[in-house]
Amino acid sequence: MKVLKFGGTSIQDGDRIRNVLGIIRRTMQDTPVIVVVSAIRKVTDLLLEAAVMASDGDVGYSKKLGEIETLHRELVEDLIETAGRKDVEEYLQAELSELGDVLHGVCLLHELSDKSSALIMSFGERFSAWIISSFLRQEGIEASYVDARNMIVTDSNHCDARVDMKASRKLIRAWFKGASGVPVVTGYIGAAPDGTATTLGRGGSDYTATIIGASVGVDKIEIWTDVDGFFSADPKRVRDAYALPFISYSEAMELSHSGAKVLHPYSVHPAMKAGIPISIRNSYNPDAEGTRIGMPEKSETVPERPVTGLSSINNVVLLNLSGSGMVGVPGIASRLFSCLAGHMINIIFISQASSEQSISLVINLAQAEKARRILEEEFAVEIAARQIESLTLRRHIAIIAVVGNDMSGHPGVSAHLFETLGKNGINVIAVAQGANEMNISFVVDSRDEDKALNCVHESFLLSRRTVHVFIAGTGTIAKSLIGQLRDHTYTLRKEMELDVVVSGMANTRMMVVKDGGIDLRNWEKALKPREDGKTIKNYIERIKARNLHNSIFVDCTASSDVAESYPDLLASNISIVTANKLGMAGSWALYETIRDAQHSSNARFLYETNVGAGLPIINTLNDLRNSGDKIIKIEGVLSGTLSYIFNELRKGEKFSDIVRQAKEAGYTEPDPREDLSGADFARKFLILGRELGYRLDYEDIECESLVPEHLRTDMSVDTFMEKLRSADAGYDEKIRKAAENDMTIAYAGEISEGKARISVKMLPLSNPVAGLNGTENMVVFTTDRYLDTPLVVKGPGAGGEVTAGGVFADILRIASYLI
Ligand SMILES: NC(=O)c1ccc[n+]([C@@H]2O[C@H](COP(=O)([O-])OP(=O)(O)OC[C@H]3O[C@@H](n4cnc5c(N)ncnc54)[C@H](O)[C@@H]3O)[C@@H](O)[C@H]2O)c1
Ligand SMILES: N[C@@H](CCO)C(=O)O
Ligand code: NA
Repeated sequence: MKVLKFGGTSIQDGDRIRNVLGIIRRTMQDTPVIVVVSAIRKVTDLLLEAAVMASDGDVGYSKKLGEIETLHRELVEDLIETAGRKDVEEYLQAELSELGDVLHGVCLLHELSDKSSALIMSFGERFSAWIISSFLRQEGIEASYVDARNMIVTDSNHCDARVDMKASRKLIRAWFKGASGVPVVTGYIGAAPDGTATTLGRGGSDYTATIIGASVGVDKIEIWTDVDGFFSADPKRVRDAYALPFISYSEAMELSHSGAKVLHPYSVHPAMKAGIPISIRNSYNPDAEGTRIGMPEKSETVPERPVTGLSSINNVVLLNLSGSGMVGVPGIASRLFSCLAGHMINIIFISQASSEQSISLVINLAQAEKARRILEEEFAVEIAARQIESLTLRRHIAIIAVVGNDMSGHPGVSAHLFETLGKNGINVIAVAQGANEMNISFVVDSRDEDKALNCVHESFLLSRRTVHVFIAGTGTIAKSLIGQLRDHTYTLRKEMELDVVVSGMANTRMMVVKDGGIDLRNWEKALKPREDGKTIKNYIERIKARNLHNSIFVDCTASSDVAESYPDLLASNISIVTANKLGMAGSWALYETIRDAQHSSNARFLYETNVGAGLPIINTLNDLRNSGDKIIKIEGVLSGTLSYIFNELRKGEKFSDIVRQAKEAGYTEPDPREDLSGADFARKFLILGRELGYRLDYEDIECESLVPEHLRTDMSVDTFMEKLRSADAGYDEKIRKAAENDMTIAYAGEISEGKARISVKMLPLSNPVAGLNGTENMVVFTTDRYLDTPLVVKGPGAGGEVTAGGVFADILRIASYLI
């Protein structure tokens, strides 16, 4: 035998009820069924609204009553054939008029007791069970209407009644003993010892189903709803949450208590005690397996994940009672809890550290002010004597519960959990874990609720790990990066189980921010003109407001404004990858601010492409230093553009043509004068020098400019490029003269003892620098360990693809730190 419980959405109209008929018929082919129904969708809300209006003396309640009537009449017209309709309508009429009388009474008295409220609410299930049982009979099923008030005995807490299982079991067994056919039972309601109607709390029909199932001893209880089952997390908050095929009774209890609304929290207990499995099924998708709740079967392979699912509760407040006078004083906790219990205030979460200086509780928001008032009265003496220093309420919080049977005895779960939260900059306000070790609950600011759920969901392998990338700049480097990300999506997923989602892009004119990720095949179309002042600030504000987990800001601009915003980003725990040198080579003040922000943030900051583009120069330098080597000297060529220029000059090309080619190929800075003046090279030396620990400013780097004297006035890039021809003859001459002596010219520099110099050098053709090609950079590290034969890093040092590759590698480095 099975109990089938249908929720309000599964019976919301005639078609849905016909669908339910199909489910019942199919089940009956194998086994007898007991049906439990909720009220039709919306009816419970309408009843509540009508009751509240009536109690305010607002006669408008009759309009609500009218709506309730229409809803049910339409259902009867749709489902019940003319011949049988009269009976059903008469019943409905009688019930509606009783309901009208009760509401009228409430309206006259301006008073809504819990007793009348429960009575009013009971009509919803009474209507639906009557209509559905009539419909089933019409369709040839021997169905009967069963009013649960005759079998579920509760206490007299009318609106959230406790069930007397023993008494109920007796009545249920007696009733079902002689019964045949399909009973259609009203969910949600019961009766107090004096016979008055009570309700089992919101969603209580699930509870009805398991109470009846357990009392009768059925084989299975099926809860039919409008979702595919118990999800690993709320799918509205966690995109990749999925329906769990199986969870244990205790996991179901932990999850439903901490906010998962699939199942009424109390309903697991009767089924668990009786050892009856519960299935959560979707009446809109009956082919889906749903979630089975029970004891694991032998054949079932339990996944090797310690965490099964997550849930969260908001609309709650954190109440904190603290004071040094509480230490070692027995009875404070007892009075605190008794006082709240005496006023029917339910405690959702408790935490007290062993110092006993404070006790933290979470209660429902609706009861917060009342709790404060009664506790201030209760502890008035202690407060006056300063033994209790404060009683505070903190709003806008959420409790997150991390649940799993296999967490117990599995070291490292909480370490991993809190590490994940920490790296994402999520502040944990309070923590509670019971000794059964299957639920770790913690309190966060409600702003971090979704972020916490998502990063924890991913970090416990419940879904693929994601990093959210926000790109600034859409020029050469950004374009190559987007192409590389697009081409490697599949490999990253397959080999690293990682999704790099580009969630935002902005340049000076356009912007887009999109949670689910921008389609990288069509990103140009996704960009929308900016009407927001076009500053990077607005883009960053939007990124901060999104508060997505694992966020990385990728700077592909050459803008100092963007570089100046790094401290703000880091303070918001957003990691940064930058190709832009204006941060690390900015003023000493900016450099220090960035470093400080980096140290106090849990986010990461990487800038490998600042020096030598994709070549591993900064990482090499740091590896040498961190492993205890002493760097004596760094020499070499660190401008891709200037390397390219001299390499091409040697081949006999014209200076201005070469500069133009370098610009078109994406080697130069947005303004090529940055390269020709040596500024870009100098910045790289400045960065290396600072990396070595020297307190250097830009002015400390001696550097020779290749911008001809007469072109150093203010002019546009285009004009400059045009006028550059005038320098061609001079360079032809220099190269020719050098060649006569088996020499060549190149632009190179060195750093040693905190001094950095860059200049045009006359070098023998045998010098390795003279042998460079294209945009090749070369860095020569002379160190204690690499003294006789220095360590050389050499390769292309400019261009979209190599630079983007370096940026990409930094993104992946941060991803593997974050997750
Ligand atoms: N080209 C290379 O080989 C190379 C190598 C290493 C590092 N870099 C660095 O990469 C950065 C980008 O170089 P690029 O060649 O792609 O330049 P680019 O001129 O092609 O692109 C720069 C982009 O930044 C945008 N931008 C500028 N200021 C902005 C602001 N305030 N807010 C938002 N967007 C802004 C522009 O609109 C443009 O889309 C530079 O800092 C450069 O030094 C380049
Ligand atoms: N414009 C730079 C790009 C690499 O930082 C260069 O030519 O070296
Ligand atoms: Na590099």
